Amino acid sequence: MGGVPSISIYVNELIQSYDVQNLIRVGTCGAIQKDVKVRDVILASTSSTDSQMNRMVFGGIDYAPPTASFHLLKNAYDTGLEKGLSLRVGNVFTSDSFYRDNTKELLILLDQYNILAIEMETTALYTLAAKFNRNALSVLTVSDHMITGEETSSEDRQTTFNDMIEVSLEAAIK
Ligand SMILES: O=P(O)(O)O[C@H]1O[C@H](CO)[C@@H](O)[C@H]1O
Ligand SMILES: O=c1cc[nH]c(=O)[nH]1
Repeated sequence: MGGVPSISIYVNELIQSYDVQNLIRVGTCGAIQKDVKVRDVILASTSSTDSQMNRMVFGGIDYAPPTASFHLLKNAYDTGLEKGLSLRVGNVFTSDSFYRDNTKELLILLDQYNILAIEMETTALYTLAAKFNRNALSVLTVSDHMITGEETSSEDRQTTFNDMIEVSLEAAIK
């Protein structure tokens, strides 16, 4: 999608111009934990980050952790189970960098602290949803594995990524 600055514009405008109540991000992520597989669907219950956004907003306070709406999370979880998806719920890491020099060291740290996967937007979505008292959820399909190097093919992306879209739409209307 384009990272924290980009999603922050979308979320601010969806809320302030269109009064959107439920914001669900569907996107991809790179798995970190060994038992998270490509094509798994991750429901981000919470998000850690290296983005400066929350530091700018909260100064010295660690506003943590930005969290999903329980209602949307539960609906998405129930729907995903009904559809037989391989679902994971947990902490994701929202990074400001896709390419970085210290990837190896970062992955060891994130793995040790049970972070499931890396992506680039969830923290901003959850923090803004909290600010405006809206419901938010990130639903992420694992497109590649940061440790094993396994990747989804373009056919995979077209077919399996539909599952997370269906889960998200049903979670919003349940
Ligand atoms: O699948 P999308 O939504 O684009 O999200 C992921 O893919 C992008 C990186 O290629 C980042 O924005 C990351 O969060
Ligand atoms: O490895 C990945 C895959 C998707 N999105 C990311 O930010 N990283």
